[in-house]
Amino acid sequence: MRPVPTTTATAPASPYVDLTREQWSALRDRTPLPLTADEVERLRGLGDVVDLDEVVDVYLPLSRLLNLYVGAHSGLRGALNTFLGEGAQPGTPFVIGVAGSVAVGKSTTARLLRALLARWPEHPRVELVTTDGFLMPNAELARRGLMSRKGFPESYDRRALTRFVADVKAGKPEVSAPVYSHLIYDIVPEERLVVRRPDILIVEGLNVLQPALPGADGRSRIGLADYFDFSVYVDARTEDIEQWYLGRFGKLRQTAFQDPDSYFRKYTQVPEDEALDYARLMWRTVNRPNLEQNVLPTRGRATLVLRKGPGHKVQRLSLRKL
Ligand SMILES: Nc1ncnc2c1ncn2[C@@H]1O[C@H](COP(=O)(O)OP(=O)(O)O)[C@@H](O)[C@H]1O
Ligand SMILES: CC(C)(COP(=O)(O)O)[C@@H](O)C(=O)NCCC(=O)O
Repeated sequence: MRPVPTTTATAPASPYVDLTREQWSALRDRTPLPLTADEVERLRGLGDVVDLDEVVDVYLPLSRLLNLYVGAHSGLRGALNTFLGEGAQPGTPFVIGVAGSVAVGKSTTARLLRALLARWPEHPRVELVTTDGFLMPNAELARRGLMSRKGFPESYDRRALTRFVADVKAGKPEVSAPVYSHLIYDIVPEERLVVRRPDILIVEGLNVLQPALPGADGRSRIGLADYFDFSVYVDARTEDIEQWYLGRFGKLRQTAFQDPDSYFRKYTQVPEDEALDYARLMWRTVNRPNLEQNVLPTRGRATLVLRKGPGHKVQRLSLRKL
């Protein structure tokens, strides 16, 4: 006789609905704002190499989904105001986090979303902030022995980043953020990015889905992700991301690194192999460990996971439904 199991080993229901690219792109028929020829040109003008099929199949349905979420968010806000007896109040910005590894394509996704979301008449004012502005300046990183930990959670001023997003969310008329330059590989002194009551704020960075550190008293604190109304994790195989990282390094070596002010100019003066060896070292010792230890563990917190295959083509999507 077979033993009777004492516990039922059923897995908990997944909080996500999983869709193939085909299933997802079929939803674009419900997107009432098709792209005009002018807009296609403008998207190309962003300077990102994104296939138009990718925009139509993946990002148009996403912009429609977000448009619906923004509408629902403002309805909820109205309900809260009614409950609190506060009457009609100005809306608060809808905040979207975009997370994922170095070189997975976060910036491209975030820039595309900004352009597509701004086309909707309900929310034309879309601002984009990248978390690198909240990295500590190189001098401070060096003082703390963190120069080879750029991008790890401890290399950021996390309190300032959370305060920035909290202030925008609270509807402050003007909030500013420091600015990072990839050219000088450091924070730009005296420069600030000013955000003035946008309809939507996109916050893009490696660690945006990290939970908050507990306070000194051991109690949990409100973290950055607590201010997100929606979040996207851009996902891909680690081996593919490494190739994109090396490919981008190679391309930058031919372009931006040539600038006399570039921190990486020295890699234009050595043979390509030697430059790529350096990029491989950076990947192996900084960006991959950060992906494995800090970034990937936050994937399950995202509202939407975009899973890319070779060539940056999104193949599968997981959308949180519970
Ligand atoms: N959808 C896409 N299609 C084609 N190439 C892309 C796409 N997204 C990103 N890339 C390329 O991949 C590299 C990394 O993208 P980027 O947006 O800079 O990544 P991240 O901001 O995550 O570091 C860049 O060379 C970029 O041009
Ligand atoms: C600036 C970054 C930490 C990304 O920051 P993010 O905008 O995601 O906060 C990253 O692009 C970087 O420069 N990493 C250091 C290692 C390297 O040079 O690849």
